[in-house]
Amino acid sequence: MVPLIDIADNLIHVLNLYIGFLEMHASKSVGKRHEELFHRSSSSNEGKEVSLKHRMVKQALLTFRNLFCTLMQQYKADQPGNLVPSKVGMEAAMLMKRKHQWENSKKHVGHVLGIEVGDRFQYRAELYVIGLHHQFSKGIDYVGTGSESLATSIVVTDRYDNVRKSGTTLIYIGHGGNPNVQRNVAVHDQKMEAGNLALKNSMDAKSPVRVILKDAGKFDIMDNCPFVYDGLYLVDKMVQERGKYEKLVFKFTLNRILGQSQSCVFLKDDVMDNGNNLRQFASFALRKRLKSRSCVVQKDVVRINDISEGKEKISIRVVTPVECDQIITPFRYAVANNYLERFKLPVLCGCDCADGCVDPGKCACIVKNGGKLPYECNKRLASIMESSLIYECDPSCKCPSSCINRVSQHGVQFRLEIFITKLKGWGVRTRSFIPSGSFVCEYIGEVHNKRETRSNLGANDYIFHMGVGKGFIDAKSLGNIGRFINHSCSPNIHVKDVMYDHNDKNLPHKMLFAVKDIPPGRELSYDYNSSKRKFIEFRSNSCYCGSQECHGQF
Ligand SMILES: C[S@@+](CC[C@H](N)C(=O)[O-])C[C@H]1O[C@@H](n2cnc3c(N)ncnc32)[C@H](O)[C@@H]1O
Repeated sequence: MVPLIDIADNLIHVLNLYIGFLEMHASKSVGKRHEELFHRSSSSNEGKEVSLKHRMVKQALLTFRNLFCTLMQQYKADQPGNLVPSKVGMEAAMLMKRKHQWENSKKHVGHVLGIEVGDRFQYRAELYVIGLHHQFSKGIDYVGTGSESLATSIVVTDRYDNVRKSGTTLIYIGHGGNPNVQRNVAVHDQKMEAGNLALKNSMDAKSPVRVILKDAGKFDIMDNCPFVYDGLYLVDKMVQERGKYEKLVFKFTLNRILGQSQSCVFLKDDVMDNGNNLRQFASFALRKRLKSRSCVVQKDVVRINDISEGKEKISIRVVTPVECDQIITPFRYAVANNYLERFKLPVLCGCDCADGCVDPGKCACIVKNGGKLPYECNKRLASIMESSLIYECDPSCKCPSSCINRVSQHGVQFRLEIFITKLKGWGVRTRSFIPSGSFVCEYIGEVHNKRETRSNLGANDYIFHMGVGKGFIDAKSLGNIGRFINHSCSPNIHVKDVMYDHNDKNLPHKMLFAVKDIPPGRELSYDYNSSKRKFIEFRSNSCYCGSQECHGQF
C-alpha cells in the first residue's frame, strides 16, 4: 500500500512542477478573465493563453486519471470490498486539491476557460478537478448565498425525471426531496433553498448556466466518457408540481443559448422529440440498437463510400442528411502535390541509417532538425508548438519506411469523413479518436510559384498560401481531404511545414497535426490566419466557426 502511494505522490510532484511552470507563465494575463461569461479572445496572445489553458486543463485531467488508476489498483489489492469508483474519484480529486492541482477552482458563471462545448469526461470527479462543476454529488452548483446566489452549472442525470426536448430544451427537476434509506431521510417536498433558489435567481437575472449531460445507460451519449459539456443554457421557466413520490418538486425549463457549437448529442434528441423521454416509450431493444450506433452516422446517409477512389489507405466517405441533395463540385482526388514542371525540385541528401535512425546524432535528417527527433515513438509530435519546419527522412535515405522519422509522408491514418455543415459548406470530421500531436492529413493541390498572382490563379476558396514570397497550393481542381477542412478561431489541428522529398524550403509540404485530443464526431479545423499569416483567404467576411473565441469577422 505505502509504495503505491509513494509512486502516486512522486508522480504528482513531477506533474506539479510542470503545472507550476505553466501557471507561472499563464498567471500574468489569464487572471481576471475567469469572471467573463464568454471567453472571447481579441488578440493572438489571448488565443495562445486559451490554448495554454486547454493544456493545463488536459494536464489536470491526466494527473487525475493517473492518480485514480493508482488508487483503484491499491484498493483492488488491499480492500476490494471498499472499491467504489465514485469514492475513489473523490479521493483522487481531494489529493489533488491538497497539492493545489485543480484548474479553475474559483467558481464563476459562464463558460470555463480551457473547456469547450462537446468535451467529454469519464468520471464525475473530473468535472470538479477542472472547475466545470464544483459538486461531487449534487446536481446544481452555484455561487453566492440566499437571494444573492446564482447557479453556475447543473449535471443532468436520470436520477430525477429530467427530460430533454428537441435537443435544446431541458426540463430539469430541482434538488432534494428524494428518500435516502442510508441517511434515514423520508421523501419530502422540495424546498426553495440552496441550488433550487440559485436556479430561480438565475432565471430572474437571465444568467446563463453550464449544462453537463450524463449518459446513465438510458441517455446514449457515449459509453466510456458519459459526461458531456453541452454549453450554456438560460432558465426560462419554473413551476412547482407533484413529482413521482407525490411530493412537490420544482421543474425548471432551460433553453440552450443559440450559436454554440454542436456537442454531438443529437442522436437521442430525435427520439425524444415530441417531448417524450426516451425511457417512457422506447423499448429496451430499440434503446440497445440506438446505443450501438455512433451519433455521427445516425442522422446522415453515406453518399460516396470513398471519395479518394482507393488512393488513400483508409476510405474517405461523404455523408449528408437524408433530405440534403447537395453534391461536391467535381475535382481530381490526389495523394501527392502536382508541382509544375519548371520547379525542377532539387536533389535529396538521404541518411545512411540502415538501422532505422535510432541514433539522432548520426542521422543526417534528424541533424537538420537540430539533432532532435520531431516525433515520439508513438509517431506523435514530440512538441506541438516547437519546430515550424520538420525534416523527415526522404526516399534516398537508407532507413526503412517504418523509420521513426517518417510520419506525415505516410498519408491519412484516421477515419475521416466529409459532411455538410450548416453555414460553412462542406467540412471534415473524424470518425476515430485522434490523439493530440497525431498527423491528420496534408493540404494537397497544384503547386504554383510566387510570381503567379491571384488573378492568374482565379479567385477560389481552395488557395493555400505557403508564406510570404513563397508559392501557393491550389486545390480547386486537384486536391485531397485537406481542401474540405474549414477555419476555426479555436482550432483542433494546425499546420506544420515538412520537407521529405525535395529541398526547396519555399515549397514545404503543408501538414496538419492535431493540437489536442479530438474525439470521434468532432469537426476538424485549423486557423486560416495563424501567426498573422493568411493560409486561406475567406471570400466572405463572416466566420461561422461558432467557437467561444470566434472573432466573428475576417
Ligand atoms: C478550403 S475551403 C473549405 C471547404 C469548404 N467549406 C467547401 O465547402 O468546400 C475554404 C472556404 O470554406 C468556407 N469556410 C471555411 N471556414 C469557414 C468558417 N469558419 N466560416 C465561414 N465559412 C468558412 C469559406 O467559404 C472558405 O472560403
